[in-house]
Amino acid sequence: MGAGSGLLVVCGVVHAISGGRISLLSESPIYAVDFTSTSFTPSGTSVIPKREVRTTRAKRTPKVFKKAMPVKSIVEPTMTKSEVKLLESQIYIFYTSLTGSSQRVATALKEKLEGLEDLQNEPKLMSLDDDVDDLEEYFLKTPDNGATKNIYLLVLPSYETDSPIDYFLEHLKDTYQDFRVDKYPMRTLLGFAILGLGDSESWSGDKFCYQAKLADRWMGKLGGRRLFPVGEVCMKYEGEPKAHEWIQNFASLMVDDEPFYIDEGEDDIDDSDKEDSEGNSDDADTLVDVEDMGNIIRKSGTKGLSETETKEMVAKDSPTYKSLTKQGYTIVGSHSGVKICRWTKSALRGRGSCYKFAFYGIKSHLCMETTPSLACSNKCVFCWRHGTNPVAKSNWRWVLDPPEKVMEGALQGHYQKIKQMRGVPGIQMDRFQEAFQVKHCALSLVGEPIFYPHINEFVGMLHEKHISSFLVCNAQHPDNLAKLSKVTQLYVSIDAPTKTDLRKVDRPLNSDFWERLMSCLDILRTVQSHQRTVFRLTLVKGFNMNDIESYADMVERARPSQIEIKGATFCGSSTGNGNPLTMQNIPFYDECKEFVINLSNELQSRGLNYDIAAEHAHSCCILMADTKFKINGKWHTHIDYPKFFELLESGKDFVDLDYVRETPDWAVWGSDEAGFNPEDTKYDRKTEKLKKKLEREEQARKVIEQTE
Ligand SMILES: Cc1cc2nc3c(=O)[nH]c(=O)nc-3n(C[C@H](O)[C@H](O)[C@H](O)COP(=O)(O)O)c2cc1C
Ligand code: SF4
Repeated sequence: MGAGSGLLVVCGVVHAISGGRISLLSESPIYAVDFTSTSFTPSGTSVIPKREVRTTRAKRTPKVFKKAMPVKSIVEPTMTKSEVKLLESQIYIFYTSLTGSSQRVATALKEKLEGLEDLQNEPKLMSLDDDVDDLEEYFLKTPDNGATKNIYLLVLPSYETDSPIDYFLEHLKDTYQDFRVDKYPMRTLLGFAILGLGDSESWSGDKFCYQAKLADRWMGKLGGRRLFPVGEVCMKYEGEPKAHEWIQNFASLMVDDEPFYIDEGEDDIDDSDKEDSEGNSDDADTLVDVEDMGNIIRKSGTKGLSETETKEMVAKDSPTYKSLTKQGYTIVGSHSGVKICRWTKSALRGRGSCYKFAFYGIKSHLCMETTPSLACSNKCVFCWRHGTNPVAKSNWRWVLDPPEKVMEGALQGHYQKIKQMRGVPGIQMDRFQEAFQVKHCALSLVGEPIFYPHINEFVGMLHEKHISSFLVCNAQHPDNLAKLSKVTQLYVSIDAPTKTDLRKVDRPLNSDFWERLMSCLDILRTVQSHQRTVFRLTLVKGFNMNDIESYADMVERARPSQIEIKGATFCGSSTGNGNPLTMQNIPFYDECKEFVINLSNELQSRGLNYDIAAEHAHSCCILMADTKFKINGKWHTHIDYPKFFELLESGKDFVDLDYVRETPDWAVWGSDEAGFNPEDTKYDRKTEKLKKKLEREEQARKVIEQTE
């Protein structure tokens, strides 16, 4: 590689201590890190200093900076030579892709490198969305391959709209700013390089490939040694040949072991974490808090990248929007969604409601399924959208819609979909008319409703309209859970019995996911014990159907009012949507029954009063309940909705048992109907088809007879 392509000289902001406060001067790097010291050199490389540069760490200084100081570096670049041959490394090629081009280019990169004669280890191709369960495993720690050093190559598209890349960039930034962890974890790599894909016509200037450029900078700030300049390829005009050019050049570098220059200091993309300060200013007007430094530097026009712009969670032109609307979702505002479920359609045709009718008395044609937050903090294996859905650990980082807008949009979207059903054969007129008065709201769908900062106001608005609220949360946001106001029924998803299994099933973004789940269990038992609480278990064969005892431990800890156990449903396999499940992972009803019987026995053997209350075989769903719901020998798992609103409006405290109704016989566990309401007609597709065929044949016979 020629010196030209390896020389990356970037301006560094510099500071010095003067009169007890810090001011920006051109003497030393602002990151008080010596980029020439061997302690900051990727292990396995040696540095050849070009000239003497300051080697001591800056003293802790006042937390204020002089505004409008020059942003320029006097620090010379440094030569570095790898003692380990690049070809002896383990290469990881990471990519993230919404429409497939980054995946194709990353695959081509892998193939090219595999073809290098002396390459010792096969490169590993990894999707950041599907193969990297925990970013910390690779971007806080790095894989330990013994004496073999790692090289990271990243193929990254840019998306102005919300996408998983935001989350990745946020992770790099958080790592850099987290004082509890190593600030330079990427120094353990032999090096890194980034290839950006974008569209320079629609996103010109600073916007073009902006996320690849940001990733390149963060990797550098995290101590990474840049092996090659960031690639910026316009897929619209230059397309894959241009990407292959970068790949070809990079491959040439791999075989060439010339020393090359590295930066003395990465340039500043966010300086909010600069050295803390002590002491006071005597000139408050000209001083600025360290928190504002990032903005000042951005305003000073060095970058103009939109890293900190607040985005819409699901913008109209985003692939997620297209994907969701294609699946029948109506996107409300920019972060909420509504969809009419198949049971609502079924109930409109008199063909039976979902299991919630059997267990709690909810008629499906009166139910609206919605979520005020399509984003989530998990990437569950049984969720079809984890490749493209917006994700965030715990903070709301998008444009926020007011609850009135979400409510109006959700109802409008729901009624519009109901209206569209009017031409469907078999719609029952009375149910069709009733359906325009929603009585129940299932806050589940996809995403995490509790994430929405105005969730309490939203639930309050539902109750004002006498719409019941069933809220499902993923047990990852204990703070939000503790603050949640009264809902009709509060669900917590329990997707696995142990920490290891939960990591496999939910693929959570928060590394303290288990502690979060445990806190949520404690909250159910304490702050939220006044609610009617439900554990929801989704059984996935091969993932979470063992270890009954650990499930029982959780029940013992949280003491939910009820436990709903449902077999997972199959919603596509890995090629289309990044979902690793196959039909083999979907349990049969008998397997679910066996699981429930075992759990019930385990709880009873511990003296915990739970028993199996109801079932809905059609949905592969079974309900266990605290035996306090068995009043005078009869299960009372149904809800008295008018009573719920009456109690709510009285302003008095009340608990789960205060608004119950008897469960109908046909829904009780072991009944002949197994949860199917005898008033509904069972629809048997085969019989119906046969009936229609016979009718057609009869008509044809009559016509023939008449014409003869
Ligand atoms: C909604 C949307 C937003 C985009 N935003 C940007 C952008 O800000 N900058 C850019 O250079 N390219 C942008 N692009 C172009 C993509 O980065 C480009 O098409 C890329 O090849 C997509 O990679 P993928 O197929 O791996 O997802 C955008 C494309 C779409 C559909
Ligand atoms: S909690 Fe729900 S929306 Fe989120 S990933 Fe899991 S299944 Fe999908």
